Amino acid sequence: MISPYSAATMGAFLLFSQPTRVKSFSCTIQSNIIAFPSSHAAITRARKRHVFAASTIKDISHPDAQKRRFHSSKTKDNIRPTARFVAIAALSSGSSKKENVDSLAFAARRLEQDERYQRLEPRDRAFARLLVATVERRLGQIDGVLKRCVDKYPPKGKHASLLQATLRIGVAQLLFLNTPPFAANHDTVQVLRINHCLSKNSFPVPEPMIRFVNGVLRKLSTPAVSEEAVGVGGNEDNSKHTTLYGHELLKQTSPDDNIAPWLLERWERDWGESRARLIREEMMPSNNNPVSPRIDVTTKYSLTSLMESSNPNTHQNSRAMLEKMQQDFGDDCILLPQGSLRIGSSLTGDITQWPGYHDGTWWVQDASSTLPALVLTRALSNSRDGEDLSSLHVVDMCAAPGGKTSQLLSAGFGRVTAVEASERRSRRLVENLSRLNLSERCHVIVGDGQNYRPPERDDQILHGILLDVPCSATGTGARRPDVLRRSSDLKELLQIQELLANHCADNILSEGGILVYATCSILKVVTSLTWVYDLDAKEESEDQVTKLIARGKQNSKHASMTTLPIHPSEVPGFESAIDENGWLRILPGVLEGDLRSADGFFVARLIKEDS
Ligand SMILES: C[S@@+](CC[C@H](N)C(=O)[O-])C[C@H]1O[C@@H](n2cnc3c(N)ncnc32)[C@H](O)[C@@H]1O
Repeated sequence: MISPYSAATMGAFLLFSQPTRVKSFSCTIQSNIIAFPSSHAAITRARKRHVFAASTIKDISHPDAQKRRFHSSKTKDNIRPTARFVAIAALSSGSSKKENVDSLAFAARRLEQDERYQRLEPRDRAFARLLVATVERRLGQIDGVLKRCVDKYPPKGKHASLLQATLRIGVAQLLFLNTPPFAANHDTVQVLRINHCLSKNSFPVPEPMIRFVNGVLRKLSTPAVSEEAVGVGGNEDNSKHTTLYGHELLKQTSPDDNIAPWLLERWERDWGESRARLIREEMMPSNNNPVSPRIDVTTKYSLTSLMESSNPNTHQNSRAMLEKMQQDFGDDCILLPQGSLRIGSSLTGDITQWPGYHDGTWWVQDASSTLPALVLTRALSNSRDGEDLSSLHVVDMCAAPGGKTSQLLSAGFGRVTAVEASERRSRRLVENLSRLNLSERCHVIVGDGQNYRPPERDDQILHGILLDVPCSATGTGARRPDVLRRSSDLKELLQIQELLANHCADNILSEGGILVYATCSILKVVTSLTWVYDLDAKEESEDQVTKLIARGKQNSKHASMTTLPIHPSEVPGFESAIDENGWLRILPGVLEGDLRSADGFFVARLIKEDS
């Protein structure tokens, strides 16, 4: 049954959208395609028509009636931002005509920084986050549906980014979040009416444009006639109309549409068809699977609980503390084999309200991301026969936001120098260390790692370097869908990676010291990994390490680096990810059990030989 409300609104919509009435404009259904209002004249014509349409539908509870009530009953001062408003603001404020897609990468950050978002109730904040995350994750499919429904999508002109964000948020609700169509349409379109009251320097959105967005969302939420719904002889059974027209369009898209084609090709080429499929499924779940809620945290006890300590009490205490935290986080919190805690679905919302946040006992860090600090600590601990690490100095190169620095400090290193190029990110690093009460033994240096040298007066040995280079981050796509849309040009990153690796090996690390090179990339070069001396680094991980080792063999002026293979007992749960070189190569979706969803990562551990 179609409700009286939808019958009335559909009636008004169809009335408004008769193709014969206005040709150049818009909001017309032309073989299921809705056109965007373009010229000023068209808008003026449509305004006139709007008066006609609005008066015709006056008595039938059309949202316009509600809009008029809204305008008469509310003054500018008592209009409050809604979850949908802040989500649309976050998605539209960064978009430029050229960089519509890339700008979405920062939408979640813009949302968190928006004080109108901060003022929302926790439930509304959670909904706003879900809306932004769904658009970010399903962008390719959402735009695919809109392109099939709207002529000349994306919209152009002064309000283009606002209209586009509104359409995307509407489609996300209708097709991925199962929001009832009334709320998805009406409450989303309402944002266009209040936008100028809540946003600085913005003008009212012309009514025809609002009606255009309304028309598109209404069209997508029209019940579709599915095959089963049409009985023998073509008789329709209305009670079986469960899918929307938008769902029919969604079926013409694929979860792969949210991933850049070059990446899909590369995964298949680098890892073969079956592993590429597992990666894709992990990165981009099926249509009816909302945004993955997986969050792993590392605690101050995670790493020490795995270390063979000479003091059995320390070991037991760490283990006991971990188990206590597991209880605090709820029954569905899992202790992962390498010591991370995976938060269950019972703990949601603002993480600053979770148990232990303000005590500084834990930080968010993916399980895979804990491994570089773990294998560095293991190697240095083993070389000292398990004695404590308080006399050792290590450098965390490329340190912010500080997950690995915090691990190294928790492990008990006497001195940790954290080097970070970005001022903004290093402020976050300092804040994080301070919340975790770990600042004391840490020296934070803001600057390019290529210029860092331990102070000359410092005659101490530098025992280890953790080099977590900036990279394509393609292994983190399950949590950061923006990386799945990035460009294939990695030239600059490759250069920085190589320069930093060479500088660490040649100029900073002491002989006998350990260098751990890590990336969260899942790109690899296909050529064989034999020692080819004139190899150019074409990729971020295996290839860079191969080259670093090769240059030392080729020229005695360069540091001579050798692999210190990672042993299965050092990385519980990740044993099968150790490759033939003794390096860790983690691919999302490929490991068994709970670690199946761990981020993609690469970790190689090298030792600097005496010259
Ligand atoms: C992969 S992130 C590091 C994540 C960090 N290790 C952690 O676990 O929290 C790479 C970092 O390197 C920084 N970076 C980029 N180029 C750099 C350079 N030349 N020197 C030092 N840091 C750099 C980036 O700003 C970014 O914060």
